[in-house]
Amino acid sequence: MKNILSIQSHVVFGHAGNSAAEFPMRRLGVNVWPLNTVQFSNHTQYRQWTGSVMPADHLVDIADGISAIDELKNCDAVLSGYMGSPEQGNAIIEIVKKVKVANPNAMYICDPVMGHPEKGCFVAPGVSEFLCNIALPISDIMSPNVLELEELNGKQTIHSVDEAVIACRNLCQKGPKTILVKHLSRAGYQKDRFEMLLVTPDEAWHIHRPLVDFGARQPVGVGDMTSGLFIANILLGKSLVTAFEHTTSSVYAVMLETLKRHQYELQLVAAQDEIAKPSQYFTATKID
Ligand SMILES: Nc1ncnc2c1ncn2[C@@H]1O[C@H](COP(=O)(O)OP(=O)(O)O)[C@@H](O)[C@H]1O
Ligand SMILES: Cc1ncc(COP(=O)(O)O)c(C=O)c1O
Ligand SMILES: [Mg+2]
Repeated sequence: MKNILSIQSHVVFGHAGNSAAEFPMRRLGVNVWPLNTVQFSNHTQYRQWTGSVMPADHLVDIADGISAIDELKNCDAVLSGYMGSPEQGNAIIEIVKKVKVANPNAMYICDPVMGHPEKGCFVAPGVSEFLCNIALPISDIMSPNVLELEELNGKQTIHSVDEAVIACRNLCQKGPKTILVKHLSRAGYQKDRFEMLLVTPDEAWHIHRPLVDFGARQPVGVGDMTSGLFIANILLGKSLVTAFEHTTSSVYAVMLETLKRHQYELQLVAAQDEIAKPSQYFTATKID
C-alpha cells in the first residue's frame, strides 16, 4: 500500500483542500496521511468562514511524531496544497526534506494554490512568493492552473498552448520534471472545452473534456482533487499519461454528478464508483 502525506487545508463543511483530495485518493486505493494547514468551517469562496490557521511548527511537530515511530520511511509522496501562511511553506519544505532522508524515493508534488481574489479564493500574503522562490526548485511535480503557471514563470502572460508548454519547460529547468497544467482556460485551443496539459522535458500531452455548465457558481476544490488523483494514480504504478487521462476522466465524472444533483459542493461520495472506474474515458494527444 502506498502512502501519501497530504498537507493541505481542511474544511469541516464541504470539499476543498484535503477535504476534496483525501477521499478520492483513498477511493483509488492509496493510503492518505492528512496533515491540515488550516481548519476552516467552509472554503473561502463563501466569502465568510470561521476557524484557524495551524501554527507552522505544528506541521513539523506532527511529521516529527511520525518519524519518532519510524514510519516516515514509508511515506511515498508528499502532496502540498493550500497554505495558510508562508511560514507554513517553510515548515512544509522542512518536512519534505525529512521525508526524503527517510525515503530517498519519495516524491514531492506541489499544487501551487495562489488564490484568485476576484474569484473569492483567498491565500495569505507571501505564499505566492514562497511558491515561486522556495517550493519550485525542490518539487518533483507541480500542478498549476494557467494563472499560477504565469506567476511561477515570472508573471509572463500565456496566450496559447505553445506558450504554456514553453513556460512549463522553463519550470522543468528550475526543478520539477513533470508539470500538470490543471486548467488552461483562455490559453487553451477551444473556448468550449476544459483543457489540461502534461509537460515533461521531453514530451507534452494535451487533453480536453466538455465544459459542464454551472453558471456563475463553479464548484471549488476541483484543483485539489485533480492534483490528488494525479499523484495517487502515479503511485499506483500508472504511466504519467495514463495518470493524466484517468485523472481527467474521474474529475469529469464528479463534475457531472455534482451538476446532476444541483449542488455547489463536489459530490465525491455519490460519484465514488466513477472516481475509481470512470465510465467515460478521455484520452490525451501528444503535441510535442
Ligand atoms: N468540465 C468542467 N466544466 C466546467 N467547469 C469546470 C470543469 N472542470 C472544472 N471546472 C471548473 O474550473 C475551475 C478550475 O479552477 P481554476 O481556478 O482554473 O483551477 P483550480 O482548480 O486550481 O482552482 C473551477 O471553478 C471548476 O469548478
Ligand atoms: C480553504 C481552501 N482550500 C483550497 C482551496 C483551493 O480550491 P481549488 O481546488 O478550487 O483551487 C480553496 C479555494 O477557495 C479554499 O478556500
Ligand atoms: Mg486551485
